[in-house]
Amino acid sequence: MATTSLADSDPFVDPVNTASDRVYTEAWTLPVGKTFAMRTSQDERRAIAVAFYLPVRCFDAKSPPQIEADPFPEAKTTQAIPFFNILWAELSDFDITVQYAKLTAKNVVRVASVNYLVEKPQRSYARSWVAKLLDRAYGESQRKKRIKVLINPFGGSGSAQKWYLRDIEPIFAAARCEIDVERTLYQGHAVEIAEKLDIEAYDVIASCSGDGLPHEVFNGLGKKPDATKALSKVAVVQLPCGTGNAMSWNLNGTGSTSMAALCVVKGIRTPLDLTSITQGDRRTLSFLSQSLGIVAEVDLGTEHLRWMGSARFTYGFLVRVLRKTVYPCDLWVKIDIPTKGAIREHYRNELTNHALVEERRDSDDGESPGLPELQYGSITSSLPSTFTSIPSSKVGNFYAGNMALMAPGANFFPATLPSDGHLDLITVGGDISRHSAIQCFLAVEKGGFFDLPQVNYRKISGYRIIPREQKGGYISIDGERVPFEGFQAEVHRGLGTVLSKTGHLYEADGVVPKSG
Ligand SMILES: Nc1ncnc2c1ncn2[C@@H]1O[C@H](COP(=O)(O)OP(=O)(O)OP(=O)(O)O)[C@@H](O)[C@H]1O
Repeated sequence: MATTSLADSDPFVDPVNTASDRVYTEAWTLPVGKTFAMRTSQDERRAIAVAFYLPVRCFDAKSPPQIEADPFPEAKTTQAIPFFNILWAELSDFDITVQYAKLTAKNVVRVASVNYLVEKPQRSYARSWVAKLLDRAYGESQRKKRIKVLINPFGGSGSAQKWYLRDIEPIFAAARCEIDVERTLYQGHAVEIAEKLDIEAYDVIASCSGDGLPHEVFNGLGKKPDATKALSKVAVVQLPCGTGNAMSWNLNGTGSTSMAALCVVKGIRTPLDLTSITQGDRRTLSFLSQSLGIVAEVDLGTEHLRWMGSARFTYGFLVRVLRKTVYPCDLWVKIDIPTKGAIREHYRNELTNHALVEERRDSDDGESPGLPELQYGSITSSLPSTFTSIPSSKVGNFYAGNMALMAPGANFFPATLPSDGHLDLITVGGDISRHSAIQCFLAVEKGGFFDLPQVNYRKISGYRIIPREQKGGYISIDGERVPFEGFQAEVHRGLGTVLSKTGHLYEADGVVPKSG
């Protein structure tokens, strides 16, 4: 963690505006070489690092500005590097080197560097210039993260290892991260690795995989005797090497491996709600979603149609809609926010909630060092009195989400927030007209799904669901198939930890504009 005034102050206030910085920034140009200078923007915008630029004046007019919004338009030879992209800077005996992630193609960044001689009289000033640059480049994000990297050798159709070496490792290395790489050897291996992990030795567990490995990592940390501490200490992140990569899309806004690596380097620790699922005598943690009905069936029940690519989802959906399939069940829910209007208001309030990390978690009483006790009991306990019965004899889709995007472009849960202590629950009747069902399907990608009258949307913190009148079927927890039998869910506010760009929001369109 940076030890400067920046780390101590409100991260959303530009440190340039603080009194102690003002003197410094007036002299915020570092002469390098004979005829040019490096200087930072005094553009006083909000402190999330993406907004700032380190312009490097250079002789080479052939080197074009890297971004369109050049904050120094008057200087045609200026090369502007976003602060967010600065990986490291250091002063050696004679020169100063700045390494950064350079955009080399749409959605691809590669490590590049600029290097200049520093004259002897400038050295002491250059030293503080480098320190200041790193403060601005990292903000409240931890530097030199210690990362346990897990690679699913089958991820990305067998390309995960290659993508790691080409796209990810050089960025971590340039950012001076400590890296320890391990390949997963069998299903469930990531659970074991996380369970045995020395949590004092790592800050992050990064999975080069789809969403399956992060699910295993949360559950491995959850098996530790000091699970609550482990889940709050070690951040779980994804380097997208699967097909859906929901975790990376929600937290980094990208499915690109190299850009996700940069986001991990610059990521801000963010508490994440986790949900305990009890089924039979098992308790597992879910970080992404639970579904029963058309989404689960289309996801898990069309494996034999993989040859169709993503068209299998459209095909599977249309077949079930045309048949007006219903999935009868008994459903009881702990409803926290019942209406779309109130949900919108809740979301609007959260946009400006910059509470500290530890204030975004349920308090840890220290008495149960393992997973938190279940306040609603398990699926085998008597039904909690705070649960309300919801008629569900004709449900077509039961879908509970903890993140907004379930895949790129599939913003099912636009009102989700990482640590508001709620799951978002969607229920849609299976007996609605075919036209209404297709309207739902199209609205997920085009936007407007949340507002459709046939979509019931609630914020909840627990539920019990028991399928009935069905011989078999599909239940999906974070995209993994579990037995087709009743289960109970309970949300734990901020139990897990991830890295995100903002520290409190997902990178998806919400239910009110984020600027408003
Ligand atoms: N070496 C291995 N052999 C077999 N299975 C493995 C191995 N390593 C990991 N797995 C399993 O692969 C599964 C899929 O993991 P991953 O996170 O890559 O994907 P996914 O979410 O299923 O992927 P996709 O997004 O492509 O559908 C997990 O259940 C994991 O346990």
